[in-house]
Amino acid sequence: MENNNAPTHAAEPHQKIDPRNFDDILAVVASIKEQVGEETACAELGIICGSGLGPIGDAVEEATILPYGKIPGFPATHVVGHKGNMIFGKLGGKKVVCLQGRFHPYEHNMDLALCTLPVRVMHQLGIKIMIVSNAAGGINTVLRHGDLMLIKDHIFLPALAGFSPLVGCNDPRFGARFVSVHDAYDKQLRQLAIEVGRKSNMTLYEGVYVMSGGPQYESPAEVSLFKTVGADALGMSTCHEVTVARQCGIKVLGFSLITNIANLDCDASVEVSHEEVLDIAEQAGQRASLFVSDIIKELNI
Ligand SMILES: O=P(O)(O)O[C@H]1O[C@H](CO)[C@@H](O)[C@H]1O
Ligand SMILES: Nc1nc2[nH]cnc2c(=O)[nH]1
Repeated sequence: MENNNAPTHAAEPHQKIDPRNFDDILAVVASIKEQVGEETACAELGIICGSGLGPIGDAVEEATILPYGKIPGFPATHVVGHKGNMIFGKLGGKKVVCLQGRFHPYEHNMDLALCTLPVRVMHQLGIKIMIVSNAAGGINTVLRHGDLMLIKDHIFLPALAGFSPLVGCNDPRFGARFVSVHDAYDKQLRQLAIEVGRKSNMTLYEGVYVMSGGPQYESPAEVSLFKTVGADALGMSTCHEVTVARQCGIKVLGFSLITNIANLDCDASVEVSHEEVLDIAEQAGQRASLFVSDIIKELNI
């Protein structure tokens, strides 16, 4: 009987990879294993670092670093604050694979399947839980610069307009055709994060993250719209990764680092800049990284 889980060849670094093709994903995984070794490549937990949140990746112990340029099918990361490394090692005593740099749909012509290729690859490397982080603008007025918000739900705006990574033919080996995104941000993991936050006296908010397509920041009227529909923080990432993770059964914990306050007043001249985002992320990055390590220590995988 044919074994669909055993590709006969590993992909070459510059080989064309179709992110919608399951066998191509297995070839990418085979290439990674060939480069870092089978034992190193196996991980129980995946982490995606948001803008300026690379320190989470720097904290990985016994690290083996594979630059994205050596991974077949991985495009380059163009956004400042996203280094472009896949890091294998240990964090909080668990075997992790950490993506220091993510793919934003606005960088890749809204090719969401391409932008979620790393999630499918991490699934094949064995991860059961994924921690996603992002830099976000605060909409809820309780949020301040540098606050951490646990994501309890999301509004995946591009997907509501047809830009979902799951659009197109679905190979059942990826998971269900129609994916449930109820409880997408795992309730038990959120509870654990809240307990860890409490022990370390960290103020942790819980709220709804909205993903816009970007790359432009939002107008005050758009911020008002998002506020009206119940969003607490906004950004241009994460929801596509979480959707694909849920399709393949990975549990998700997500948090937003509030790097700026979204402006609702069209008469106020408040400019958001990526420099501000990176600046605040840098200031809070070490704290976020410690928090993630503390959560990981407590995980029961
Ligand atoms: O979501 P991350 O990757 O943290 O990046 C956020 O920061 C960038 C804008 O400053 C956008 O890419 C937005 O999504
Ligand atoms: N869309 C969006 N993304 C961000 N990333 C960090 N801050 C923001 C913001 O205000 N809006």
